[in-house]
Amino acid sequence: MAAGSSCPLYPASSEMASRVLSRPVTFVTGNAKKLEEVIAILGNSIPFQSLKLELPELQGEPEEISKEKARLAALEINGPVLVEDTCLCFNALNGLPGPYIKWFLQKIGHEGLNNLLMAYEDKSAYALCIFSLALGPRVEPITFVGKTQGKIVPPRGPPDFGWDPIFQPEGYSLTYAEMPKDEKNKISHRSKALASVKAHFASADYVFQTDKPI
Ligand SMILES: O=P(O)(O)OP(=O)(O)OP(=O)(O)OC[C@H]1O[C@@H](n2cnc3c(O)ncnc32)[C@H](O)[C@@H]1O
Ligand SMILES: [Mg+2]
Repeated sequence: MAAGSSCPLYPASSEMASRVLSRPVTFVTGNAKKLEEVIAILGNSIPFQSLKLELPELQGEPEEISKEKARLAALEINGPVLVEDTCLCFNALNGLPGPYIKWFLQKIGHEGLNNLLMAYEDKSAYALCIFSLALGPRVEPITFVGKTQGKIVPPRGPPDFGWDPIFQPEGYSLTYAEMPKDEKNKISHRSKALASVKAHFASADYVFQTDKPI
């Protein structure tokens, strides 16, 4: 197959069990903080590179939003991609803001998000991370989900990353923002989803042609 053409290359025969990918998986995100965490959690368990790109996002159910991001990214890259979409879901609001948390956070901030729950006793929430892996532009993405239960609290800790200051995971007295990074990365929605991504790569036996950068 010519350089730059689409992947994956499927096994040529039954003896050849590995699936050869035209290059390492590209993790596509416009969010530098997500990338930092993905790098810290994955280490060198999976050969991957990253690309900073803001992808348009569908409205709808979280899994479909994530899959559609992967389809668009795979078209853009013309190769194997990994993307993720993160939701913050309030139980009192039947899961909203969910995938729309980015816009809620931008418009009303941490205080506004707390105020949304003012009328409710139930402050419980969960953080949801859905990774989608598309092996190429014409391959249906596979999803990997991670969920961490917690509650919404008035902001505490450095406001470095999104809604970290207002999310206190279950069983902890610190918010995500107050925790040391490696502590968050042990229990986070993102690390749980990435554990499934790693398990998939461990069992899928992919072979990467590492000599073709984006
Ligand atoms: O390019 P992509 O990967 O889509 O990056 P994004 O910043 O647009 O991210 P999402 O569409 O997934 O929107 C999720 C929102 O939640 C924020 N966020 C994501 N993961 C988070 C985490 O672990 N802790 C706090 N905030 C987080 C993020 O900054 C966004 O405002
Ligand atoms: Mg986004």
